[in-house]
Amino acid sequence: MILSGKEIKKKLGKEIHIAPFNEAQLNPNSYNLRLHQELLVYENQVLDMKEPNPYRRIQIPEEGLVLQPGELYLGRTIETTRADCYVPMLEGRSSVGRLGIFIHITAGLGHVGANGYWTLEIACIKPVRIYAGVEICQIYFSELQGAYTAYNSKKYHNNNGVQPSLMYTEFAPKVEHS
Ligand SMILES: Nc1ccn([C@H]2C[C@H](O)[C@@H](COP(=O)(O)OP(=O)(O)OP(=O)(O)O)O2)c(=O)n1
Repeated sequence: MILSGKEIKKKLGKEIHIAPFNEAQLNPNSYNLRLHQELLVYENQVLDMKEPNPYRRIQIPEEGLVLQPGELYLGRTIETTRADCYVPMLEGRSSVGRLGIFIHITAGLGHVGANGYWTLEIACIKPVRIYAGVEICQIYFSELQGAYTAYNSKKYHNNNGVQPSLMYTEFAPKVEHS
């Protein structure tokens, strides 16, 4: 069962935390989240899952930034969210999708109890100018059946900015052979 906008509002400050919260961003069954100005772009053409990939941070200027197809831009929401007892999920907005913009490539699911900014895996079909502060995506909350374990990952939980993939931490450290 997906929570209605009215239910999301009722649970604020209790089981659901959205900061900052603005009632104008509430939808019938979701809440719109805004795009922060900072983006992270990988430096290498070929990425490696097993290694930290070098990246640079860029800011979306006042006049906006033209995204290019074929590039991956990691961004984040302005808002932090946390949901205890509910499964948070991220989805695009129709108006954004109609401009050919993806706000995630594959990761739309959050863990119950996860706290922090959402990472946006931004890509586009056509060159498109984007602006910081726009309502770029929406979060919705689903009921969870059954007992669950506390989420306690060292990767993205309680993040305080845009993070690159930390996939490489899942690989065993390299053994040096002499
Ligand atoms: N677009 C997204 C999707 C998820 N998350 C956050 C909330 C999730 O609770 C957390 C972990 O998501 P996944 O389980 O999909 O990612 P991993 O499996 O890589 O991480 P972990 O090993 O911590 O579960 O990352 C995020 O910030 N932005």
